[in-house]
Amino acid sequence: MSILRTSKLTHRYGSRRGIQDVDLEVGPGEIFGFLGPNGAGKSTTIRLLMGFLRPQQGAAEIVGLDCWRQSAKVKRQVGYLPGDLRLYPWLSLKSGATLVSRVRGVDLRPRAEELAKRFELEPTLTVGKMSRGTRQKLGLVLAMAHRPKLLILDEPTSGLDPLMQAELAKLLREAAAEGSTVFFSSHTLSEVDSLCDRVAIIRQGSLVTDDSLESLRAQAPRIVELTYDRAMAIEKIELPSILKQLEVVGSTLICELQGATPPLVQWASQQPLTDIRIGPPDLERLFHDLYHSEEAAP
Ligand SMILES: Nc1ncnc2c1ncn2[C@@H]1O[C@H](COP(=O)(O)OP(=O)(O)OP(=O)(O)O)[C@@H](O)[C@H]1O
Repeated sequence: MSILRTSKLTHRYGSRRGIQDVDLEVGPGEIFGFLGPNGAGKSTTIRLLMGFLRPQQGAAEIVGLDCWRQSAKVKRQVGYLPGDLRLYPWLSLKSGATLVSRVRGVDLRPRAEELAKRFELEPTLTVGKMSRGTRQKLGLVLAMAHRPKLLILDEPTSGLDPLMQAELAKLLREAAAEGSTVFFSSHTLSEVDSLCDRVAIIRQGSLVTDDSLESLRAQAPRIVELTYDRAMAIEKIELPSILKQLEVVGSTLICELQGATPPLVQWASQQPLTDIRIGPPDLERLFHDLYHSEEAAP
């Protein structure tokens, strides 16, 4: 059973592109990263999931409920942090926890206080006196306090210092281990790399990939350094199609491996090499290529 599913989800803002034909499926307990450059369509997708926008084509479902037609029921199942968080200036952790307890009909104050301690958030400090990062922490506490089935977080680490980012990652892992599903958007590769099971990348309103981190790592290019015997005329070497030459430094050829390692090892065993170094998968480079690939949607 999927917790979140979209099919051919499409929304345009008049003549401006929003998103088109976005198909996503996220299962229970998954931590799913939704990545893309500025203006790619991450917030539009999230607003459609929350029922703030109506799809012009396609549909979005959360726990089997239609995100537009059954939006009130959907909101009960979800903890949501908007990208452009706006909170009342008089709100504090204490008054916010009382408010959400009333709205949800359950006493959420003990859990909110527990989360606030983890984020080092003062209970009575009001929004008007908070720094941007502190407001973000309050938004996160209010989104997470009811232990929702699904957490939808639009750029949750924005404004958080590295220590608090690490604390949030820990909390999200704990939530997933308890059975919650996490769907969060980000610009940052390092945070999806360390946290997510799966990643979708959106570019110019269309998905360009949706895959497990494990499979993306297997596809990512690696830097290979081949050091030849000095007697070898390095410019005469015929490289296999999986190797793209980047530069020559003395008797070392620096290449990018665009394929699997075993054929490289087989080829290299026939070469007059004095040394070979194969680097780790370069996810950064793969993501860069996916962000900018020419085959992606216009
Ligand atoms: N209210 C709006 N009216 C018109 N166009 C909009 C509106 N909101 C978003 N867009 C356009 O839709 C596209 C997707 O925007 P969206 O905010 O979903 O991107 P994003 O991936 O969340 O970007 P960012 O990382 O900068 O927050 C952009 O071209 C944007 O200009």
